Amino acid sequence: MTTTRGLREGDEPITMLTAYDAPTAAVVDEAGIDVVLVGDSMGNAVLGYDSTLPVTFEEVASRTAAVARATEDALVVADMPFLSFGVDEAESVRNAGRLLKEADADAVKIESGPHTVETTRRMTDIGIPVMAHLGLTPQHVNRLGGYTRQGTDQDAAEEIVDLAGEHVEAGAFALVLEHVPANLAGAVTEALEIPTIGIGAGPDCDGQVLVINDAVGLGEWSPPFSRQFGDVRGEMLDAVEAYEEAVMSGEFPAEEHSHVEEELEDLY
Ligand SMILES: Nc1nc(=O)c2c([nH]1)NC[C@@H]1CN(c3ccc(C(=O)N[C@@H](CCC(=O)O)C(=O)O)cc3)CN21
Ligand SMILES: CC(C)C(=O)C(=O)O
Ligand SMILES: [Mg+2]
Repeated sequence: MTTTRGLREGDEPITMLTAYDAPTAAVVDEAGIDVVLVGDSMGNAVLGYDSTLPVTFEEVASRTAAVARATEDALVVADMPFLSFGVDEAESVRNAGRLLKEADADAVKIESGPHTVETTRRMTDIGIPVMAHLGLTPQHVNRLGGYTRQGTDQDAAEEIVDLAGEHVEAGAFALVLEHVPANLAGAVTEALEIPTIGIGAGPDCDGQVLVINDAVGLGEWSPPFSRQFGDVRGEMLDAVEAYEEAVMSGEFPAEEHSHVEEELEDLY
């Protein structure tokens, strides 16, 4: 089993993918992925919203429980959704704890900022492992004005380096770096004793993460930094069209899918 302590044991890169349901988590786990993230990207990826902001605590908890039931080896990380942390310290810690206690997560992830240092410390202190997240933090889209690359000037880059250090000091066990220059991600990775996991952050992080829909080619859109390693949408469309044609032609269900009960011969 992957543990938060053992995450940076070897020289091999850490692999992380999102999953939002049991069958997908089972595939991700079987493939040997180290960390399965129940991302608030479920807002876009499976719930049909155009941002992550509407995603609720209950949605993340329910999906995390489903993923945890289907995962044997990977570390299960629940992504704390907008307003489930950051409003009130005690509520934040309680919500994080509930994701471990009721949804069987192994750790939580929080979109980080100056306001999450103490929250990270409180959670870590009572035994909730925290994965920090810096760079592009999609819950801040209204403040940032879009899903743009972050840390692109000297001041912004230094702010990310400083915040990364503060979150390590507060006890974070890993750090996601999203949509930042590769050289900044490399420098942060070099400076920290905890693993960095990049998305749109170049090759010099300790690991990589993608949204499962983007990685397998399930969505109609994916961000510029992702790659489609398959065409699941195409496969699914082929299967659904084949089913539709088989029903329309009367070819399905066939004899082997049906049962005639001899006892019922006098039905009418
Ligand atoms: N399917 C999916 N994959 C993701 O990686 C993802 C989500 N959903 N939802 C939450 C966030 C949103 N993310 C995004 C969304 C858009 C861009 C993007 O298109 N960036 C462009 C244009 C930015 C702009 O001008 O607004 C870029 O060139 O940076 C990047 C990351 C990453 N996350
Ligand atoms: C892309 C990852 C890091 C994430 O936060 C999510 O999937 O919600
Ligand atoms: Mg997220």
